[in-house]
This record gives sequence, C-alpha cells and structure tokens, in this order.
Amino acid sequence: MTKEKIIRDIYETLEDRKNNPINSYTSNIMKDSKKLAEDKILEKIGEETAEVIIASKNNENLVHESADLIFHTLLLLAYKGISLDELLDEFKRRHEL
Ligand SMILES: N=c1c2ncn([C@@H]3O[C@H](COP(=O)(O)OP(=O)(O)OP(=O)(O)O)[C@@H](O)[C@H]3O)c2ncn1[C@@H]1O[C@H](COP(=O)(O)O)[C@@H](O)[C@H]1O
Repeated sequence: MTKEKIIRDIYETLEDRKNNPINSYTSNIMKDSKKLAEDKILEKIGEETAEVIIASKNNENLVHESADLIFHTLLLLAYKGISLDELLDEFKRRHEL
C-alpha cells in the first residue's frame, strides 16, 4: 500500500464497514440507530478536536491526535454517504482558484 493511496483505501474500508457490517469499531458505530450513530461520531470529533488543541499546545502527540481527528471526520463523511471524490474535488477547486 503506497502512502498516496492510504486515505482512499481507508475510505473504501469505511464504506464497506457501513454497507457490509462486521463486528468492528467503525461498523458498530455506524450500525446504531441513525441519530445515535451520527451523535456518537460527532461526539468523537468534538473529543478529538480538543485533543488536537491540547497536543499542539503541549507539543506532544500532535501527529497521533491529528490522525484521530482526520479519521473520525472521514468516518462522518462516509457515514453520511458523501464520496471521497466530493471532498477531494472541494480541495482541488480551492487549490485551483
Ligand atoms: N484509522 C483508524 C482509527 N483511528 C482510530 N481508531 C479507533 O478509534 C477509537 C477511538 O479512538 P480514541 O482516540 O478515543 O482511542 P483512545 O485509545 O481511547 O484515545 P487516544 O488516547 O489513543 O487518543 C479507538 O478504538 C481506535 O482504535 C480507528 N479505527 C479504525 N481506523 C481505520 O478504519 C478501518 C476500519 O476499522 P475497523 O472498523 O476497526 O475495522 C481500519 O482498517 C483503519 O484503517
């Protein structure tokens, strides 16, 4: 797995965990009732955001905490049925301005 492909591969795994649930962290969150699943993911994003702020201020674990935040943001997008291309297109559009 090349580094360039890793986000797409993780995203495909998240979409698969949603569509073909197994007993795993991401499947179990997304299997909850619609409202609860979204709330749980949003709660994680809130926690991870706070952890990124603390990590940055303390100059400690910033990469680890950033990965957690980005991962849970990707989980939210996958859960909401948004394709990775939609996100990448948004970044591309801004970069080309
Ligand atoms: N990248 C991740 C990933 N990052 C974090 N987590 C999980 O998110 C959960 C909550 O994270 P926390 O930060 O709260 O964990 P914590 O250890 O309490 O807190 P920290 O102090 O470590 O920040 C933990 O159970 C982590 O294992 C992840 N779980 C899954 N993935 C990816 O998602 C794919 C599907 O995962 P599964 O559903 O487990 O198959 C995997 O193949 C991975 O690529």
